[in-house]
Amino acid sequence: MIHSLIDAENTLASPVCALAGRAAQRLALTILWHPQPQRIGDQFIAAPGSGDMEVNRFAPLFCGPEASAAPLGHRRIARDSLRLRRHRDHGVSLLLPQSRMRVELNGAMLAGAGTRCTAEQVDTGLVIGLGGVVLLCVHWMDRLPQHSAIASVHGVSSAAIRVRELIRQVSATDLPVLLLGEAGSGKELAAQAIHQASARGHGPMATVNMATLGETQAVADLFGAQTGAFARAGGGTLFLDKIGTAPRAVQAMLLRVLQTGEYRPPGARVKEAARARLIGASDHDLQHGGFHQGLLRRLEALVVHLPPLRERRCDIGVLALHFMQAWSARTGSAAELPLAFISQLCNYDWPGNVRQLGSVVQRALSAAQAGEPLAFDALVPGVAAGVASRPARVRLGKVSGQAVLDALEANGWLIRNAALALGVSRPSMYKLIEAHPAIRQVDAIAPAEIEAALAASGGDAGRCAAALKTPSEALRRYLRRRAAGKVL
Ligand SMILES: Nc1ncnc2c1ncn2[C@@H]1O[C@H](COP(=O)(O)OP(=O)(O)OP(=O)(O)O)[C@@H](O)[C@H]1O
Repeated sequence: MIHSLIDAENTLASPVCALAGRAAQRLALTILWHPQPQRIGDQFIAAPGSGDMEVNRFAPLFCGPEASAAPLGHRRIARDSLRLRRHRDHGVSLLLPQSRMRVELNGAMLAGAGTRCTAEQVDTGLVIGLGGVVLLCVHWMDRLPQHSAIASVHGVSSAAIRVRELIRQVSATDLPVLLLGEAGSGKELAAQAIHQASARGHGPMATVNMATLGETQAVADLFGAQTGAFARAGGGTLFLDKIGTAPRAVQAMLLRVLQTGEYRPPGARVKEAARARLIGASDHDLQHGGFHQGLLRRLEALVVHLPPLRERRCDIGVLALHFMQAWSARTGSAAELPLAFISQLCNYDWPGNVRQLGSVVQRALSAAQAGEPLAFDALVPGVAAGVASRPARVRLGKVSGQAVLDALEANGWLIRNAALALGVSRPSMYKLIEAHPAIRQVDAIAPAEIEAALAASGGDAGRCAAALKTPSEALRRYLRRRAAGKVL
């Protein structure tokens, strides 16, 4: 249970309860979506060395921030279990329950006995739909949930826990901070959280977007006597967004300010004390591309990385709920979105990160309120063009013949599940199969050989397909035709 896993004793001396190494990573289940919104974000984290994870209506117990523990509970979740089996190579098999409960993996329905996902697929977070009512994310946790005072930064992933912990640590110091992360990943939010949690939190925070400023304008905006950002920030915090795009001369001036603690406003004879704490943010690496390395060394005394949303898919549910609640509070209307749409949110790769998720959720709610149909492709520019949707499409040339065979073997020779495991579309999977010399088309196998293989497999079509090295779906169609007397 999670109660004992919460790292309440966290101190600066033991900065974060990080679990060491891949082998120590714990397999976790996070509730991405549930008919009871208060359950969204609840987690079950497997104990080290535990066996199969069994997911059914009554187990496991998922815990929330209040440490309340409850199973999924919904009557449309089967009583028999979906089993998650962790392999030595850190891949995970999904073994389907006997019941007819609908199980989806990354937005596509699973059939047959189940599927096996590679370690890389689990790294990106598996999205599992159960019974058309609940969405779960299967992912790794390399640190344990902690109570945190940094409430504005939402998220239940290891990455979110780490970011909150780093914010807490850096807010206790006065050193410059560098925030790194893709556009929309939460750098400005983190800067605000650092400011608020620091001893300067009651003072002002001034923000300057360096991307829009030429040299003269940047000097005036930063160092102007009354209205410059250093003057406005006073003893508070100065946040320099897109610092990597600051003109080179301005970068040198900023370094001097950090070295001397003072600056000279343009046209002034006396210098002013620079009392503000500096936080810089960049969406690209500052090691290359001509950024002033002296300034970089000063800034990177403390670095906080904001990971892209697609690398912490288990946060999508709590973030979507956060944006829905904000919309509801603003408009006074109830915020509701269908599960199929939420599933699309959870499976998308979000190149614009949390900001893009927020605006898509708001657009969807407005469309739903106006009675318009909810078309994900229309709401998310780029999806229609095939950008960044899951399952991640792999270039066919990159899939080896052995990988095709392995995927079919691991997935009971079901084309649908093997395609999912490989991250290719079904039409692409057909092409790969056609081109594979060792995979046989059922119509090209002699009926007597099929009969013999079927008898040897005890009538089990899946085992028969594996023995014949032919896709299971085609063999089943053949057997149905045979039963109807349509095969000579
Ligand atoms: N963890 C989070 N919890 C809640 N809201 C978040 C979180 N991360 C980002 N947001 C929200 O997403 C939006 C974008 O975040 P923010 O402006 O901080 O991103 P950014 O990295 O500074 O973007 P850019 O590089 O484009 O300036 C904001 O509305 C912010 O409040």
